[in-house]
Amino acid sequence: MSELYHIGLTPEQGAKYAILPGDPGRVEKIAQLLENPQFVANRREYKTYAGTLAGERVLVTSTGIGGPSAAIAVEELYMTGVRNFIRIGTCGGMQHQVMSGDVVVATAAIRMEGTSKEYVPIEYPAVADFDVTCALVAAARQLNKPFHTGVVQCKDSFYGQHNPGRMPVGAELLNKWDAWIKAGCLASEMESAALYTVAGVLRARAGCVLSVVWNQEREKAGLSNEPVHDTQAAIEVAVEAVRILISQNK
Ligand SMILES: O=P(O)(O)O[C@H]1O[C@H](CO)[C@@H](O)[C@H]1O
Ligand SMILES: O=c1cc[nH]c(=O)[nH]1
Repeated sequence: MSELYHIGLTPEQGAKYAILPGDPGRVEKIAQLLENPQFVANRREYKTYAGTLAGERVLVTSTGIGGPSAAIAVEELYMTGVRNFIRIGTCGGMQHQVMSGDVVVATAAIRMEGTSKEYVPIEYPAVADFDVTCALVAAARQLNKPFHTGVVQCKDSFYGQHNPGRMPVGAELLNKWDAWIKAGCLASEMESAALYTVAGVLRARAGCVLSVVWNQEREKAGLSNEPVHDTQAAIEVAVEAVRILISQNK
């Protein structure tokens, strides 16, 4: 059968579960936690391995950076039969208590990006699946990883987050950033809003676990802020959550 246009997979994958890192360099690390991991495809930003967990086939596919490529990954993986999506990504903390190296389970995402707006009007929220979120929380507790649950912010410009003053629309970016923080938003990243929106429209289930790299709000306040690039804790939470969902036969 012919391959799906972007991700390069044939449609008969037979996997209901997919773990989605943004970075293709994270795929092998995740696949190592599966039984019998095998390379499947590598096209554009989409690298895929497959393995099994508790007898169930699981795919690991990188989505690249941003909503457009994440949405394509979800659409094409859905065409192969995937119905459960867990993103494992990195993020920047926004509240002082969200420290480098912590894990964030994103219960919902602010849709300050473009992709989800081409699916549903902006009034509709981007919300994680309840069962997938419960599995992520149970996994983080079981593995004893420090974690936070709450809303994250999605945007399309990484440098608009880190250097808003340089942008012609900097005043608007700064005003909104301030509002997100006052409302309690935990962290900023780039794919969960598109993931939740596309999965919701397809009636599939999605959740997201993030590893905090740094926190620019702590930096601004003169608090400690050593970057942590190791994503292993969040990876383990994602894999354990899939195992939990499989054991629930969902
Ligand atoms: O580490 P990943 O999964 O790529 O996630 C985060 O890192 C990238 C930006 O550096 C964006 O994709 C953002 O969402
Ligand atoms: O600060 C950060 C870190 C990771 N990803 C983002 O989008 N922002």
